[in-house]
Amino acid sequence: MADKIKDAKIIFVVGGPGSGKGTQCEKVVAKYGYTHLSSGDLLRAEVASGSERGKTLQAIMQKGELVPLDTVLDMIKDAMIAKVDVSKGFLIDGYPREVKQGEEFEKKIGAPCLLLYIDAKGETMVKRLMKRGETSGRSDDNEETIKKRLDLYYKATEPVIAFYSSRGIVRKIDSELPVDEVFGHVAKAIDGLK
Ligand SMILES: Nc1nc2c(ncn2[C@@H]2O[C@H](COP(=O)(O)OP(=O)(O)OP(=O)(O)O)[C@@H](O)[C@H]2O)c(=O)[nH]1
Ligand SMILES: O=c1ccn([C@@H]2O[C@H](COP(=O)(O)OP(=O)(O)O)[C@@H](O)[C@H]2O)c(=O)[nH]1
Ligand SMILES: [Mg+2]
Repeated sequence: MADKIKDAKIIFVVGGPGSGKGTQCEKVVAKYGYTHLSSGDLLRAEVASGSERGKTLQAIMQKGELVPLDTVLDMIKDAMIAKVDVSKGFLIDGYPREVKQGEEFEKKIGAPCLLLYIDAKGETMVKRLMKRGETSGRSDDNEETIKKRLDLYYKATEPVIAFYSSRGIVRKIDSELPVDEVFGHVAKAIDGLK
């Protein structure tokens, strides 16, 4: 089983909060049939279950901080194992958040063949999240937590992009454009995989 995951096609989708990672991943699923695993969604599902662990997670996410690395990695790995037989590839959305997470992922699971870097301006991301917050019900879509998530993104997550750039697998996608145009660039990057 471990070998099977190692041979799976793995795409990391990295970008700031509200950059449009989830939006683009949905479109990739529709066109390519990949399995979409959003680390944030997995964590929110645990919170929604009402478990003790979920309560601890909720407190961390509410503050816009990062939950312990092993927690997220175990959740992603379990979700990948559950799908590996039927999946053409995996979109790992919102992960890695820091270089260390990427290194641990590679040790325990495997190496990505592509990193989609979904890039939008800070002010754009804040605007989108404030708008999303009107209906999302996400307790972290509020002004104070958005600011913390953005700060942490610049500090901890942007170095991830530099780390994988040196391997030549990063494709930067301008997500200031309309959704379908952004997707055109995403599709080009995926079509470029052999
Ligand atoms: N104008 C415009 N809006 C977008 C685009 N992509 C996403 N949005 C909007 O921005 C908001 C955030 O998009 P998501 O796809 O949820 O962003 P995300 O990167 O997954 O955000 P997190 O889950 O917070 O990490 C949504 O309400 C989208 O409707 C885009 O390319 N153009
Ligand atoms: O690998 C991860 C992914 C998410 N989170 C937590 O989950 C929240 C929401 O993550 P998501 O990717 O859904 O949204 P984003 O912060 O990118 O807007 C983050 O602020 C973190 O608290 C985390 O700690 N580790
Ligand atoms: Mg998302």
